[in-house]
Amino acid sequence: MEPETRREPEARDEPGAEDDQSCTVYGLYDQDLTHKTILVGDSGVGKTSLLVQFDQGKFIPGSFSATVGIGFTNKVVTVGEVTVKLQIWDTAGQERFRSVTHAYYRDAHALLLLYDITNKSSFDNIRAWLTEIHEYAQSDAVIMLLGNKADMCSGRVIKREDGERLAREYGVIFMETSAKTGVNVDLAFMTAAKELIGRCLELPKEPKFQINDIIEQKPQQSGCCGFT
Ligand SMILES: Nc1nc2c(ncn2[C@@H]2O[C@H](COP(=O)(O)OP(=O)(O)OP(=O)(O)O)[C@@H](O)[C@H]2O)c(=O)[nH]1
Ligand SMILES: [Mg+2]
Repeated sequence: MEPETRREPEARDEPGAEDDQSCTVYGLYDQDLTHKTILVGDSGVGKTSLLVQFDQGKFIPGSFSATVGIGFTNKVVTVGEVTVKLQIWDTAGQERFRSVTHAYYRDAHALLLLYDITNKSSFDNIRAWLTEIHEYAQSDAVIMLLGNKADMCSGRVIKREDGERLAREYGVIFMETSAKTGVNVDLAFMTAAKELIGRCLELPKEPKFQINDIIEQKPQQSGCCGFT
């Protein structure tokens, strides 16, 4: 079989690009490069819903069906001129599956850690989740803290500032999301992808994605919670 030929990207010739042995710089331009992102957090915080919203642009209301074990979805995204295949692993939040999911942490380039803004214990458990992440994941993995269900204004028990403070303490990226309305869902995954690419290629990081860009595309159904 003929080997597949690909056009050499110009950015390969950027000074210093080939010096960075820690990144698969050449591979970043290959469609088949896979960045592994893993979703973690307590059961019921909305990991599966977030992934469905990102992948299919929809929210399936109704009774909660807990994930069993682990599953994955592939999604090709473009960040600037770079196309990357994200392999997104959706883990089960239930305690009994923890030993199974730990095995996947070490291969993850990015970890999206969710809590539910209406569920205090899911937020209180974030420190334990971060301890597990630091124990099992690679030290250079991108970590994002996401306060999900931001559409549930009346049920909110975790202030946005509390999430921001915790994220600052651990030096991780923070945002609030809603798998229901779609607010900041694309932004969360794209920020992780952009961070990964930026680390390897040192792409100009400005202009950053603006939270308001996404909010404008997918306006909230109710302007509440001070979630802007
Ligand atoms: N209002 C609202 N409900 C949500 C949101 N995200 C998830 N839900 C609901 O919360 C429940 C749990 O969502 P899942 O996505 O299944 O939670 P999970 O984190 O995957 O749970 P496990 O698979 O057990 O770990 C479901 O009933 C969802 O419909 C959200 O952003 N807003
Ligand atoms: Mg699930």
